[in-house]
Amino acid sequence: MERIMDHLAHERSKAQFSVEEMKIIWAGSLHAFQVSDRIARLVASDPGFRKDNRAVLSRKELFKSALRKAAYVWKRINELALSEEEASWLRFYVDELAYAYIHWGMFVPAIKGSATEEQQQKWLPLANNMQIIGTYAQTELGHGSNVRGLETTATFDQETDEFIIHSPTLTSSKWWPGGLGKVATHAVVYARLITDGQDYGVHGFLVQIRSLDDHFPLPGVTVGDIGMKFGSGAFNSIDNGFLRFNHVRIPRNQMLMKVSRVTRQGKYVESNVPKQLLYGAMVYVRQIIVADASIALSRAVCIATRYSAVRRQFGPPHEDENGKGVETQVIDYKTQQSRLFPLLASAYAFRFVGEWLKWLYTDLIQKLEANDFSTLPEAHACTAGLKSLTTSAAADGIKECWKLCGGHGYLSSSGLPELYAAFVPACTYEGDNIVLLLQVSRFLMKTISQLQTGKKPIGTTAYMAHVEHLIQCRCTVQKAEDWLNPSVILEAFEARAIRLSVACAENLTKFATPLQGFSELSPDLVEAAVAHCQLIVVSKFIEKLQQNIEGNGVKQQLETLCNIYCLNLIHKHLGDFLSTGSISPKQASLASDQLRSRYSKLRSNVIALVDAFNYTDHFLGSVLGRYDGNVYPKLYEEAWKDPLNDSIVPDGYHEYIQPLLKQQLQNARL
Ligand SMILES: CCCCC/C=C\C/C=C\C/C=C\CCCCC(=O)SCCNC(=O)CCNC(=O)[C@H](O)C(C)(C)COP(=O)(O)OP(=O)(O)OC[C@H]1O[C@@H](n2cnc3c(N)ncnc32)[C@H](O)[C@@H]1OP(=O)(O)O
Ligand SMILES: Cc1cc2nc3c(=O)[nH]c(=O)nc-3n(C[C@H](O)[C@H](O)[C@H](O)COP(=O)(O)OP(=O)(O)OC[C@H]3O[C@@H](n4cnc5c(N)ncnc54)[C@H](O)[C@@H]3O)c2cc1C
Repeated sequence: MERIMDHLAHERSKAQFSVEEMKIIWAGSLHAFQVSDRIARLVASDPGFRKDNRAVLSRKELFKSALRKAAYVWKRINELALSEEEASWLRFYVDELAYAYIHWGMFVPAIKGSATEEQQQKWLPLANNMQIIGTYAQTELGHGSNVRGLETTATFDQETDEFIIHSPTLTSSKWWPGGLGKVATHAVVYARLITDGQDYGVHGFLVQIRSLDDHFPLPGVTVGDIGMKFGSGAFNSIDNGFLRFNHVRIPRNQMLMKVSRVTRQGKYVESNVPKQLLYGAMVYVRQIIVADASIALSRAVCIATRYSAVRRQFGPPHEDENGKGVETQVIDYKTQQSRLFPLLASAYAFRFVGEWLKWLYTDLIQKLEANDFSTLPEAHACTAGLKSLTTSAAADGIKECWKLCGGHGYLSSSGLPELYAAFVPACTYEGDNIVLLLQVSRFLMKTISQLQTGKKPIGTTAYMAHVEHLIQCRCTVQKAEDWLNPSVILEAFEARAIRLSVACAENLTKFATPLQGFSELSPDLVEAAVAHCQLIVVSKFIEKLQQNIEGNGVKQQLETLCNIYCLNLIHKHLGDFLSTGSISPKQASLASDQLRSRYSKLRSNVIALVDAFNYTDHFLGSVLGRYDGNVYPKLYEEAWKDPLNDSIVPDGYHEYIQPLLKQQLQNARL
C-alpha cells in the first residue's frame, strides 16, 4: 500500500513545471480557480453530497436520490447565499444529473433569449426562485433533428385571445425533454403557429403542464417518463419525458414574442431580429457542451493516467525506490503513450477552444443587444461544429480510457462506465453530430461562393481569403524539428481544410440542383467540416500559446501538448493530408518521428498535468483515479460493498443452486 502511494509521489516529483500555475491556466483565471477550488472542497466534505454507488440503485431509488440532492443543492445555495457563479460550480461538482440541468441550462436561457422584456419580468423571477420548474420541449417522437418538421400546433383563437396547443398525431408527442417526465411544472414548447388559417412555422410557447398545488397534470395534458436509458446510473437519474396536448389553452401572451408576435386581432407581425434567434438556447447550450466535453474527457484521462502509472505488467525487472524488483509501469509502454497522451492533449485543446467559444458567444450576445446580427451565422457554425467535434472525440476518448485501464476499467468503481454512459448522448442531444457538421459545411460552401463576389471572409473563415496561396502552397518541412514551428502546422491544416472545401464546392456544381449535390456529397462535406473545425481547435491552441503565460515551465508543457494534439491529428487523418497534397509522404513520416519524440518529452510530466485539473476524489468518483494511487486495497474494499456480498450464501441458493447440485450428485450416485 505504501509503495503505491510513494509511487505517485515519485511521479509528481518528476514534473518540470509549476502545477499550481497550470491549475490557474486550466481554470481560466486565478479567480475561476479560487472559486471552483473552494466549491469543490465544500461539496467533497459535505456528507449530503456523498456519492453512493449509483450502479446498484434501482431506477426509483436513483431518481429519488437525484431529487434529494437537487433539493439539498438549492438549500445550500440559499443558506450560503451563493452567487450565480458559485451556485453553478456547486451544481457541477455535485455531479448528479437532475431536472435542474434543463431548468437552468435550457428553460431559463430560452426565456432570456426569446421572450420580450415584459415577459421576462413576469417569468424569470418565478424561474429564478424555483417557484416554477421548467423544461425545454422541442423534440417529438417523430422529429428531432428536423425542427422545421415539428407537428405540435399552436392555433390562435381570436375569440378568447388564446393559443390552443395540440398534439395532432402520435408522432407529434414531445419525447425526450429532461425533467419533463415527473418534475417540470412548465415547459417552453415548440409548436407550429397557426393564425388566420395560415401556418407560420415553429415558435416557442410557455405552457404550464402540472398543477402548482398537487403536481397533477393540467386538463388536456398527458405526461410521463420515456423509460430506462443506456447505462445503469448515468442519465437514469433524469426523467426524460413524453408529453401530449389535447387542445390545451394558454393566454396569447405566453407565446415567446421577441422574434415575432401575434396581435389581439390575430395578425402575425415579425420584428427586425432574425428568426434564427428562436434557436438561441441551442447556440448557448452547444457552447457549454464544448466546455463540458473537455471536462468529461479530462476526467477520464486523469483516471487512466494515474492508473497507468500505478499498474505494472511484464517488462525487465526494475528496482523501486527501496531496491525491490518490480514490473514495468504500463504508462511506459509506447503503445499506451500513443493512445493516452493525445487524449491528454485533446483535453487541454478542448479546454482552450471552449474558453474562446465562450468569448465568441459573449461577444455575440453584446452585438445582438446592439441589433448587430452579423456574427450570428459564424457563431452558429462554430458552436454547432465544435460541439460535434469535441463531443465525438471526448466520447471515443472516454471509451479508450476505459480500455487503457484493462479489466479494472470495466468495473463501475473505476467511474469510467458511468462517465461514458452519461457523456455519449452528448453526440446526439443538442443536435446530432452529423447533422451539425452538415450545417457547418453549408456555411463553408456559402463562404466559398461569396469569395467570388469579393466578400471578405471573417473570423474563423478568414484563412479562406488566401485561397489562391493555400490551394497551391507546398509544406516546407524538411526535418522532424520543422514540425515544431506553429506557422508550418497552421498552414498544413489551412491547406487541408480549404482544399477539401474547394473540392466539395467544385463537385457540387456537377449536380442538377444544389439539393441533389448536397445529398450525394454529404460524406465529403462532413469531412470538409471536420477539417475546418479541427483547424479552429489547432489555431486557438496556437493563439493561446502566444498569450503571456506565467509559471515555471508551464508554457513549455503547453507547447508539447499542442504539438502532440496537432501531430496526432495529422497522423490520424493522413489520408486527407496526403490526398490533398498538403504534405508529402516524407513529411508525414517526419511528423510521426516528431510525435514519438514529444511523447518521450511529456512522459515525466503527465501525472502533474492531470493533477492540474484539480479534481477532488469525490468528483472523479474512481478507485483507479485516486489522487494517492492507492488502488488495490480500495478496489478490494469496494468489491466487499457490492450488495451480492451482503450475505455469504446468496439469495437464490436454496431455490436454484442447492437442488441442482443435489440432483446432479444423486444422478452421479445412481
Ligand atoms: C442543458 C444543460 C446543458 C449543460 C451542458 C452541460 C452538461 C451536460 C449534461 C447534461 C445535459 C443535459 C441535458 C441535455 C439537454 C439536451 C437538450 C436538447 O437536446 S434540446 C433539442 C435540441 N435539438 C436540436 O439541436 C435539433 C437539431 N436541429 C437544428 O438545430 C435545426 O433544425 C437545423 C438542423 C440546424 C436546421 O435545419 P434546417 O436546414 O431546416 O434549417 P432552418 O431551420 O431552415 O434554418 C435556416 C437557417 O438558419 C440557420 N440556423 C439553424 N440553426 C441556427 C441556430 N441555432 N442559430 C443561428 N442560425 C441557425 C441555418 O444555418 C440556416 O442558415 P442559412 O444557410 O443562412 O439559410
Ligand atoms: C439524453 C438526451 C437528452 C435529451 N434532452 C432533450 C431535451 O431536453 N429537450 C428536447 O427537446 N430534446 C432532447 N433530446 C432530443 C435530442 O435533441 C434529439 O435526440 C436530437 O436532436 C437528435 O434527433 P433525433 O433523435 O430525432 O435523431 P434523428 O434526426 O432521427 O437521427 C437519426 C440518424 O439520422 C441521421 N440524420 C438525420 N437527419 C439527417 C440529415 N439531414 N442528413 C444526414 N443524416 C441525418 C443522424 O445522423 C442519425 O444518424 C435529448 C436526447 C437525448 C439522447
